Amino acid sequence: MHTATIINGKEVAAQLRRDIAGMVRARAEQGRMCPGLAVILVGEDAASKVYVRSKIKACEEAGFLSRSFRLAADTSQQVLLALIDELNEDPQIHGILVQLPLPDHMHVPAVVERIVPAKDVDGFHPYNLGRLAAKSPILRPCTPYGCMRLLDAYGISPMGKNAVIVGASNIVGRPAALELLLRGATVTVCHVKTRDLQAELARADIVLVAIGSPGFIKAEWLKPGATVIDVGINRLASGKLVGDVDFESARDKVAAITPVPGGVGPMTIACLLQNTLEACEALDVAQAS
Ligand SMILES: Nc1nc2c(c(=O)[nH]1)N[C@@H](CN(C=O)c1ccc(C(=O)N[C@@H](CCC(=O)O)C(=O)O)cc1)CN2
Ligand SMILES: [Mg+2]
Repeated sequence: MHTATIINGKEVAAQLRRDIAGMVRARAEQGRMCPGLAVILVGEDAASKVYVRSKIKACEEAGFLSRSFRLAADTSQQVLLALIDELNEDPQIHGILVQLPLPDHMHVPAVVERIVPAKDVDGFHPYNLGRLAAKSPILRPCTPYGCMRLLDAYGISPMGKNAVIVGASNIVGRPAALELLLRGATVTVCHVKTRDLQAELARADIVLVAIGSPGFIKAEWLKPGATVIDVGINRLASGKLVGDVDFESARDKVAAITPVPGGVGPMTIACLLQNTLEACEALDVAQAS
């Protein structure tokens, strides 16, 4: 029976984090600053708390300075913007991250756009998205960037391939389209208004799914030999975490697939560290000149 290569994001992320820690140690030996990340969490979203804790732990393990800010769910947007203004000016902080989702009374674009682009380690600021769209990325959204690094790690080139993205979110689908286009794929982005998703998937060599619907993508919709990147993280009533793709049936049909957990998720955090290190290096150079 054919069975797919399981793309081990945990392992690839761990190696990237070790490499980053090595670079931070080398910086320290040269008397250069360690990268500093500020993480802001507004409210009590349970999953967000887990992700923020993982990010802070990853910072500590890589030798970064991390500062964490917990704001109550009813904090005004003005207070959040004032905190961002302070961090924008703080020379020890090279990366500022506001964990999403934000409470409903906040306007996400206004918050994201308050972060100076040089410290926007989530890569969500229109300046950084624009740089990616214009083929000269600087800080890139962590999850799509992590997906590309997974493809690289497994020698899977998007060049000339049909890539179909399912889900057009600002965090994943849209920037993933730009990443795949940059790597030479022919890109289709599907979303809730797409008329015939199955027809699009039938010719997809690379499928990247980020919709937040457990097991939505069925094995019979996939092209034999495709590569499947599953960004979905869905917790079932049983407590089990599953992706947006029906993994158990898909693995018998495709060439390679990311598992959930242990696929894309760990890469998001490793790429956040990578971006923070790059932001630190760029700010260092800017200060020296
Ligand atoms: N400001 C941001 N907010 C959000 C982002 C983001 O990149 N920036 N992405 C997601 C959540 N996210 C990081 O914040 C994230 C999600 C999942 C994982 C992860 O490691 N998942 C593990 C499973 C973890 C578990 O047991 O729950 C896996 O897939 O193996 C890391 C980060 C939304 N918000
Ligand atoms: Mg995963």
